[in-house]
Amino acid sequence: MSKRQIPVVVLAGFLGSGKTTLLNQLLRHSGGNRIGVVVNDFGTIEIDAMSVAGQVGSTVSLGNGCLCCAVDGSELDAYLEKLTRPSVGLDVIVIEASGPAEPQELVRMLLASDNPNIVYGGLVEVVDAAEFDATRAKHPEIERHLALADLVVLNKTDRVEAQDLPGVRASVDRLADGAAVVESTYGRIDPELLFDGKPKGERFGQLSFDDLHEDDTDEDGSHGEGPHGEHLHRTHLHAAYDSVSFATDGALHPRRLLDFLDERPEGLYRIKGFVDFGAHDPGNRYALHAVGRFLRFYPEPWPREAERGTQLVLIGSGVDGAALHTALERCRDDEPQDAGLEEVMWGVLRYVDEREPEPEPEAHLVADPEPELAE
Ligand SMILES: Nc1nc2c(ncn2[C@@H]2O[C@H](COP(=O)(O)OP(=O)(O)OP(=O)(O)O)[C@@H](O)[C@H]2O)c(=O)[nH]1
Repeated sequence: MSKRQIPVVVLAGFLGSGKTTLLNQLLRHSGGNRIGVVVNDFGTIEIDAMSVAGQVGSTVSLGNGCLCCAVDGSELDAYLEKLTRPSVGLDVIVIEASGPAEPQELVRMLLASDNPNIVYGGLVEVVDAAEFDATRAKHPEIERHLALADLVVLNKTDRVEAQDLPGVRASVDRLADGAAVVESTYGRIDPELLFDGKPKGERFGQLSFDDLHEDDTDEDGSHGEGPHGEHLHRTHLHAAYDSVSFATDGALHPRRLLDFLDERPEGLYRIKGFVDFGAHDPGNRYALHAVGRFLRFYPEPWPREAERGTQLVLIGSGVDGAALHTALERCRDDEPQDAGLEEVMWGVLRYVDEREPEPEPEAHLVADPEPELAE
């Protein structure tokens, strides 16, 4: 499942809010990830497409105006089909929506897509902090966009007087309705909010414990220089988010975990990892992928070499790590009383994607010398 599913992030925001700046920033700090970009060319944005193309191998440029108006679901699917071919080797795809585009259309298309290789990676709404009141007066639909967003990037905070920023932040927080809000200048957010850093050592599925360990090290102010120059972004961007890791060699109780997830706190943006439901499903582990309001479990047979247990990483902004830890501790299920009761798993199964994963293609079938991605 999840190893081959590529998160698709929708990047939205009104004209000039800083989407392209943020995208370029992500590309510069990709941590070895290959990022595919679907750029929605609109007027001057031809330049954006070129600057993006200069840094990444796989750019699909849609040179026909508003993406969600001009591209229907099947066309978007066709682009995503190309971008998700194993021969392209992408780790994450970002769709930059043009200013006037309605982001919910794009999100709807992604969620409805039957491409088994993608998973919804969240709606990121970039907001120009300096222009927020003016934009809201002129385009009240920004309120709807904020209510839908999974992550709000309150950008251009350098252009707001220090005493005015808390007021803008409070309005955005209120409209974001529980979504994580991070402040930035020039789109400098930690890429870890959107996608995993490339593992540098031992892996547990999607997780790298080296990465987790590095985060812990950063907490006490020391920074190691990694092979991809993470030193820079960790030093400057670390404060933008909190990450909490939870690991136990025991199982979690399905209902307790579901209650925790249903009530997950505001600002908790991503959850990733694997859950062991013990006697409730001894044969499978459950990969968990949550981004913003989106939540999925992906059961898969325990790999033979994998140790039983639960490993989760939670990433958010302004979250209380200790409280999250305590809440997850309470989900432990060391002596199950209700093992074998089918209905205990029903809550979890509601979030299982029913799509059949495609069989791993044979190597010789996917060799595609000319993926025809660039224009
Ligand atoms: N002062 C300041 N300027 C910024 C910041 N972020 C971006 N800008 C500038 O704002 C302008 C617009 O940024 P873009 O990244 O092109 O914005 P966009 O949302 O992609 O704009 P469209 O493509 O027109 O929708 C550029 O001149 C950026 O350099 C910031 O945090 N502070």
